[in-house]
Amino acid sequence: MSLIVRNITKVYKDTKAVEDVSFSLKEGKMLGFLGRNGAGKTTTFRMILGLTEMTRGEVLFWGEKMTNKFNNQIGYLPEERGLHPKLTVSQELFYLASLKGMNKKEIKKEVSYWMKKFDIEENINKKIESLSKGNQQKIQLIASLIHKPKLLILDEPFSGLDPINVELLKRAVIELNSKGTMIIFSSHRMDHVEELCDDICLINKGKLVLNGSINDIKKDYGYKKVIIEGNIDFSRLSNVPGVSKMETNKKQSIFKIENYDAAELLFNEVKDMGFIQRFQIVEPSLNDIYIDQVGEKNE
Ligand SMILES: Nc1ncnc2c1ncn2[C@@H]1O[C@H](COP(=O)(O)OP(=O)(O)OP(=O)(O)O)[C@@H](O)[C@H]1O
Repeated sequence: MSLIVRNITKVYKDTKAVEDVSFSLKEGKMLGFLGRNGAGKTTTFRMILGLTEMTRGEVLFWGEKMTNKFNNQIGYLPEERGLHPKLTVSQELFYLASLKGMNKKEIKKEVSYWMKKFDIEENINKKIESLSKGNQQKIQLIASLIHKPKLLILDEPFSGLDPINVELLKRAVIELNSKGTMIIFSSHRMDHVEELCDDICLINKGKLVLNGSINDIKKDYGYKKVIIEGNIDFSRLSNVPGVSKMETNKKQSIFKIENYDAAELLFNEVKDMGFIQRFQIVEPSLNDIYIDQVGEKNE
């Protein structure tokens, strides 16, 4: 494993912000780090990066204890954006990239590559404060990845962006990942996580509640869903043993089933009810699992 996080814990005076969180990540993998507001995501990131001192635990980077000697191999897009408003884009990026050990020639090449890729070339000599929020976010993302880090941590990278820009940034993240960069990113958008990530960590009140590959988690989760479509009132189906109602909208009824026996019982009931357009067994979505694990009932 290229990144190993073992039992990291942060206790503030009267708050256990993060407790015994462990996970690992291989080169070229992308990990979604999920949890509600205040769950401990940012604190975990900051401990991995050495910006917040751990109460206990350890972080190994390619087998070595993580220290600031790996600074140039790590990129971080913090949730709190922090660019210098009075600098121009060019000045800001040259400054931040030089802190990551890059020389002027490399910086020039990479700045021009990423400014073009993010469709903001015309802003190169503008002051940061004059850019829109979305464009400032693009600049900060460039600053976090310009040195081709081996590990990139992105805290809510797509928040506040319009759908076109989300796609643009997603493509950049995918490109970097395919070239070997390990990426950890937090997002409240489960569809983004499902689309981009191999693995997830889900934390709740500082504790890890799920960790593993998204495919395995979904496959092995305690229930499946059945989607039924047809012009019939299906509400009585929730009386079938092993079946409970999840949601009904104009188009479809969705039921939770405990196992395939329940699906068979359900199907036998449905086929006598009239014409249906759809009867499909699907795995729970990441959003279903998230709500199940950290929703209200866990308060
Ligand atoms: N410097 C600090 N002093 C005391 N408590 C802190 C400090 N930093 C964070 N906390 C507490 O630790 C917990 C975890 O906070 P953290 O910022 O890591 O959550 P988060 O998952 O990143 O939340 P969000 O999604 O809202 O950004 C919270 O209860 C927070 O109030």
